[in-house]
Amino acid sequence: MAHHRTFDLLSRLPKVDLHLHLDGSVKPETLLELALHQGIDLPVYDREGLIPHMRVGEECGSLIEYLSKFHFTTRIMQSGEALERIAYEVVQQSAEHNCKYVEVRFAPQLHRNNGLTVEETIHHVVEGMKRGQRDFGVRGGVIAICMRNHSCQSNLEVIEAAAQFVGKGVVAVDLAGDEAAYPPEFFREVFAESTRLGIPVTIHAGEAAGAVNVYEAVTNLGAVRIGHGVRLKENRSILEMVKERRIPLEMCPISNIQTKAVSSWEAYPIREYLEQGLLVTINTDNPSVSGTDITNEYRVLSDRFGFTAPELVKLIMNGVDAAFLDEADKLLLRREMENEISSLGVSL
Ligand SMILES: O=c1[nH]cnc2c1ncn2[C@@H]1O[C@H](CO)[C@@H](O)[C@H]1O
Ligand SMILES: [Zn+2]
Repeated sequence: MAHHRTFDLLSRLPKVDLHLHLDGSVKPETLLELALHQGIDLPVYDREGLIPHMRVGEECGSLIEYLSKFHFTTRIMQSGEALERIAYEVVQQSAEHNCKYVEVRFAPQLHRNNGLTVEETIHHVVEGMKRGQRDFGVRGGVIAICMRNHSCQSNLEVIEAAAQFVGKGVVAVDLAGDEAAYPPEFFREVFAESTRLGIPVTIHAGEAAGAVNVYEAVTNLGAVRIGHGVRLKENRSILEMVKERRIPLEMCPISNIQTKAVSSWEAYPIREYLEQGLLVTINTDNPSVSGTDITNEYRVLSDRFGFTAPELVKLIMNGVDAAFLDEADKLLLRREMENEISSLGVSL
């Protein structure tokens, strides 16, 4: 019955999720309703039948294959109403797993097929999250994503628009997409602009390519956090640099296995990263693509790596430390979480 107790504890522990893509977090029933409402054709018209179209399976062989799943959801995410609803439901789902804080990221340029401006897409996602915060008590922030397969011009538009929402819902900018084909150095000009404007930067790096991309992201793109960083272990001196600079890693275990960022769970470097003093955080990446949720991420880690309750709490509180929140808000969040953790009988 030990497993039962762990299960219960994991769902009840307060958590945060810092790396979650809006277009990878769509409930199948919502996709169905929005498609019907918008007159968009689907291959099937029942919730269960949609799941295989939205989710990767065991057989997923690469990040490229993983990324092929996103067209299916972005098709129905071309209106303000759809963006707002999905953002709201992400906050609701976070609340169901006792997440106290969630950072939701999306790429504005992927939601403009029906004429929305970059600013309008951001406005609607921010509104959905605000409404979610009011109804479910989960605080949050939005991260605007630049896409690796988009031009610098198009990505600069995202940075400029994001800047207008800093302090009003947007907390950072990111770079996502096919890392192997588009290395970070292609985007120096784009992130020089975010640095100039004072917007915090996180970059997907060391996922589908080597540790050198983490180096480039930190030293030349101004990244203060790294998405995944799984392949950091391939280079000792870059790993040391990330440790010294206290750059948090937004790790997403289930997704990292599916995209083949590592070959197997045995090769997943989370325990060694923790022991080496890296600021590892645990996140979902794409609940509806990966078939996961934040409780499941912690459950799989405890099962695979035998993490103890204090180790799980350490991973959770690393997430609080890494949050794009100002110090006062971070302190409030930390206190709230510590109180709740203590009341569950887990020592800090
Ligand atoms: O793990 C990932 N690595 C790189 N790119 C990703 C990952 N997950 C999602 N996206 C990309 O980010 C876009 C905006 O949310 C998605 O459409 C997908 O193309
Ligand atoms: Zn991601």
